[in-house]
Amino acid sequence: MEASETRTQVLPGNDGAWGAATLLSAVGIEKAYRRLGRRRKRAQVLAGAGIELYPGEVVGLVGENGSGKSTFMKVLVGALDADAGTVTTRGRIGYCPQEPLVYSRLTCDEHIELFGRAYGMPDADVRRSRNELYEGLNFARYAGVRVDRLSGGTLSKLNLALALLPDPDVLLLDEPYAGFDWDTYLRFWDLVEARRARGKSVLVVSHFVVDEHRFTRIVDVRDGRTWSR
Ligand SMILES: Nc1ncnc2c1ncn2[C@@H]1O[C@H](COP(=O)(O)OP(=O)(O)OP(=O)(O)O)[C@@H](O)[C@H]1O
Repeated sequence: MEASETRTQVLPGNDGAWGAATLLSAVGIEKAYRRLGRRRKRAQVLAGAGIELYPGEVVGLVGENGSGKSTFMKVLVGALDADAGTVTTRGRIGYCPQEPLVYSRLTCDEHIELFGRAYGMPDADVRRSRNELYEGLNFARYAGVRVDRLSGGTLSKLNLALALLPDPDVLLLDEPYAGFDWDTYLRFWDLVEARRARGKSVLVVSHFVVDEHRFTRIVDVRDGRTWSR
C-alpha cells in the first residue's frame, strides 16, 4: 500500500471519524465468534470498539487475557472481518502477529527477500532495511539459518523485522517482545522511539505495567469496548 493511499473498509455500521492527520481510525467495531458445540450461539468479543492513531504516537493496547486485543488488532489490519464497524487507514500498515507467520524451511535472509518482493520494495531498499534491522535487533549472525533452527527469541526478532522491513507509517505489534532477552527488549524500545520521533505511529499490545511510561497513550479493551486513559 503506497504512502498516499487511503484504505477504507466499509462494513455495516457506523461511519469512521477521519481528520487530516489521522493515520488509522476504527469506529464501532463488533465481532462475535461462533461457540463450539452450541448451534447459533456466538460469543461477543468486540461490541463497539474503536481507536484513532496519529503521527508520533506510541499507544499501548492493554486488557485482561481474552478481552479481545488480538481480535481487535486483526480487524484493524484487515486479517479478520468484523461483523460491523469501519476501519480507515492512510499509508502503509505493518503488522507483527502474536504467532509468527513464517516458512520453516526458509532462512532469515530468504524471508526478508520474499517479504521485500511482496511489499514491492526495490532491492536496494530491502538490503538497506535488512542491514539496519539485523544490526538494530542484533541477529545478523542468523541471516543464513533456517527458521526451524532458530530459538524462540530469534524467531520473534525475525517476526518483528518482517513487519518493520518496509518502514510502515503505522505499526501494529501484538506482544512483540515475547522471548526477548533484556538487551533485545531495550533495543526494541529504541527502535519504537526512533519511529515515533520520525512521525510514525505504533500500537503495541502489552501486559506489562513496567512498559506504561513508554506509551504516549493507553487504550484498555474491556467489556468489548475500548477505553482511553
Ligand atoms: N478463532 C476464534 N474462534 C473462537 N473464539 C476465538 C477465536 N479467537 C479468539 N477467540 C476468543 O475470543 C476471545 C478474545 O480473544 P483474543 O485472542 O482476541 O484476546 P486477547 O485479549 O488478545 O487475549 P490474550 O491477552 O490472552 O492474548 C477469547 O475468549 C478467545 O477465546
